Amino acid sequence: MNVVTGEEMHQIDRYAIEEIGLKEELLMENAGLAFVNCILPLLEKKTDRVAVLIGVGNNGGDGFVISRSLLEKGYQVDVWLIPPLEKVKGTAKYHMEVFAKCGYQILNFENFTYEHFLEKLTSCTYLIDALLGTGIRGSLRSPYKEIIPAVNKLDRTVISVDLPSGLPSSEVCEVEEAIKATYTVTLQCPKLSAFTYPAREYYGELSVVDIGIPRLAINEISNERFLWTEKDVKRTLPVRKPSSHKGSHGKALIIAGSKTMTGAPVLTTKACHRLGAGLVTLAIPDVAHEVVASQIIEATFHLCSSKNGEINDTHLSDKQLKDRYDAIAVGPGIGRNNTGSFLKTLLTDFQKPIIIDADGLYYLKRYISTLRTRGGATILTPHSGEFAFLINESIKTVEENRFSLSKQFAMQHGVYLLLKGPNTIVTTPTGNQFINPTGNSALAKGGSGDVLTGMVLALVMQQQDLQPAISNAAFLHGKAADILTSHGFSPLSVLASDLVEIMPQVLDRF
Ligand SMILES: NC(=O)C1=CN([C@@H]2O[C@H](COP(=O)(O)OP(=O)(O)OC[C@H]3O[C@@H](n4cnc5c(N)ncnc54)[C@H](O)[C@@H]3O)[C@@H](O)[C@H]2O)[C@H](O)CC1
Ligand SMILES: [K+]
Repeated sequence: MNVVTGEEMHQIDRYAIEEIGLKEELLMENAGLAFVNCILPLLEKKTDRVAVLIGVGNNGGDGFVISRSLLEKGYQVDVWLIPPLEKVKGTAKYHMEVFAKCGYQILNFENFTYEHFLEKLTSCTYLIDALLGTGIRGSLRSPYKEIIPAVNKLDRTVISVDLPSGLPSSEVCEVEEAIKATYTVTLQCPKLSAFTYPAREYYGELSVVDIGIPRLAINEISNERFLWTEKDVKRTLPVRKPSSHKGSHGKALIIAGSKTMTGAPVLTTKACHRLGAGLVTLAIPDVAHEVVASQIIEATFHLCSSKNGEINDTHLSDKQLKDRYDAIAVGPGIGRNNTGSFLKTLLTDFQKPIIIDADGLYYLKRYISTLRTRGGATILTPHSGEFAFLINESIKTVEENRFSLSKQFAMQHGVYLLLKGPNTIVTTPTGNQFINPTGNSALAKGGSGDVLTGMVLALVMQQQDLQPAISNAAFLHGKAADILTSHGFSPLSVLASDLVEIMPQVLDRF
């Protein structure tokens, strides 16, 4: 599913209308009817009053179709036109006239006192927000500037059309004022602001409805940002052949752990096994072996001599070691006290996929120039803090520009970048971005990243195409958290090891 900015959506609209020949009146009709179909299950009783708040543009035009459809179905609807009648133009005007010709009444905001308007809204159970859509520019102006905070104060169920009014549709850093929706029904393509914070919080529960814009129009304009959905996972997750053997599912090497970080290698290794890796070898410093090995029975071990309680830098430059594996994950719990020069050797000598996480990313900064010319694929899995360190920016800057910065970095260094966070983004070396919809605050805990690294490693070895492998790992990881929190686990108490334990049930759904 394509994710677009408002500007892209307008171009898509234009393509559908001018190149394909669909009428805007029809798209607006489709939009309004699809919206109503989507919200009908939410409206409990026909006696509950609904107010539709209609703005000056085409978002308001959708509001007229919605109002007509609800009235035809027998709902009690107050239809509020906020701008003066004569300001409504084009297709919105057409649908306003159709509405009026059906014999329905328009309440014009101009003709009421502000207090009377608010009083009438207070008598409604549901408010439908068709004030502003993708056409908003700059800060809110009157009367929207006053109406929007007042609507928020009413504390009603608010359902926004396309996006909460006042919210930009692109990558947003700050929100001045916008409708705080309970639900948002987005038309045709999710808008980018639905995956950035704090904008996401204004959307409430998000649904997407088809309004009949042809795929060609969407692909012609915007084919670089996608939501990775359950359907995509089902379509791309590897299926095990009955004739397969352990060698068919990849031989993994995990380089992880140190004397003081013995949990990370356990989590990464177990997660890798749970996602179907054929064989896993864990390279750890000898000082951590006893503790780690007592918790893992499925893996083999490669013991590295240690220095400062961590893997001895020089120990992993053995070429034979690297030739033996299909993919390597390096980083969870390795510490930062040595030079990390083994990473440089791996990057130059190993010609297959390498996943770099956690402290591996810390060392990577020293060797970042080697990425562009690497023989095999490189997959980096930073959270905002690690990414900020890699690109010499503040965490705030990263969090405000997640899409643009990760795209820039992935293309510049020719890597797959999995930027963790709410709505993890997977960016390919060519700059395509895939947004993960699963996961919740239960994942904001030490160890959950170590689990994800093991999952990425396992899937990367089992799928030719790396992007689906990486996105599937992120999806299943988030899904594990979602399943736990919807089955009695508080987000506070989910452990990283719970994610590993629940994985058989997660996979059972696919
Ligand atoms: N393909 C589709 O998705 C379709 C979407 N539709 C709906 O159309 C809107 C976009 O319509 P548009 O007319 O371009 O924009 P708005 O409705 O958001 O109104 C813009 C209008 O508002 C005024 N304005 C702009 N900025 C501000 C501001 N900061 N403060 C106050 N007022 C502002 C100005 O007058 C602008 O002209 C989309 O979201 C969908 O809901 C169609 O139904 C067709 C298919
Ligand atoms: K809206």
